[in-house]
Amino acid sequence: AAEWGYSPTNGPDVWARLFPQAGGARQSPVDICTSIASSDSNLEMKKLTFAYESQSDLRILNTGHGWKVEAPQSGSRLEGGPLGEDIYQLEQFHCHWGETSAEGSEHTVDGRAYAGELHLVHWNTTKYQSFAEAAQHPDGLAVLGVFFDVGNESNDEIEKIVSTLSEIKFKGQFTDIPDVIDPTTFLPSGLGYWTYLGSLTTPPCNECVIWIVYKEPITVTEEQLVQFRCLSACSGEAEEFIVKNYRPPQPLGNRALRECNA
Ligand SMILES: COc1ccc(N2C[C@H](O)c3cc(S(N)(=O)=O)sc3S2(=O)=O)cc1
Ligand SMILES: [Zn+2]
Repeated sequence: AAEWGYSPTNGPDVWARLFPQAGGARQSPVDICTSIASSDSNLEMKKLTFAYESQSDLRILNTGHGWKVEAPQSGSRLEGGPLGEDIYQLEQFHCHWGETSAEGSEHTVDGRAYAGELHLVHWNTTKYQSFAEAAQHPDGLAVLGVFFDVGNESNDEIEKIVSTLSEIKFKGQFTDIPDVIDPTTFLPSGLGYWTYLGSLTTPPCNECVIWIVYKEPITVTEEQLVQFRCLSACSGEAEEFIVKNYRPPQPLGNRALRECNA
């Protein structure tokens, strides 16, 4: 099948031809219209809690659509908030960016895009036996989204990712990150978030994600984003840089958008 991507001929506007779920009614990302977000009291009651381990030698790979760090963490736990009684476990994290820092995030806030967006992907280990199985169910995955703002201080944890990118320039290449990575450091200090039911933002666009998008961005530098854009979408010689890999907002439809000001 023709490879999907982000160009006019294989991008978000034509995904539904190859991946029917992409045309569904609970697709992601969405524009977060802050005026319709409802602060839901029982979200405040059940605090969203997370516990991650620090890991070294995590594998980072060039997927052809960006970089992805495989971080299966049996010891990690994400629970509470919109996740009911189930426990979700970290599986991987990756991010989305744009050609310039004026764009790049997948979710937007009142029409405003950020320079990028980090996704920490978790799966429901209470109900399902594997990640692949979880991805077939409406409550199978939980993804934490964190916006990137461009500033002067480089993000030390992101720098650990950036420092490996020269080794995975081409699609299919992977390497181990020597540094110790603690996923907690990717999260902003303010833990207020929006949450809604959505999907994977790339094909196959399974409608299996409980989205939790933090309100407060973290800061990265322009140089760090420039390094992301040096990854190649191809597996060799030809150079087609991954300069943008974000899907534009999809209709919220009649989905509830809830907020929690932790
Ligand atoms: C067939 O089931 C599948 C289930 C999951 C996946 N994945 C690859 C996707 O690119 C993808 C996109 C994610 S995002 N941008 O956080 O919404 S998370 C994720 S994935 O690693 O889970 C592939 C097939
Ligand atoms: Zn993503």
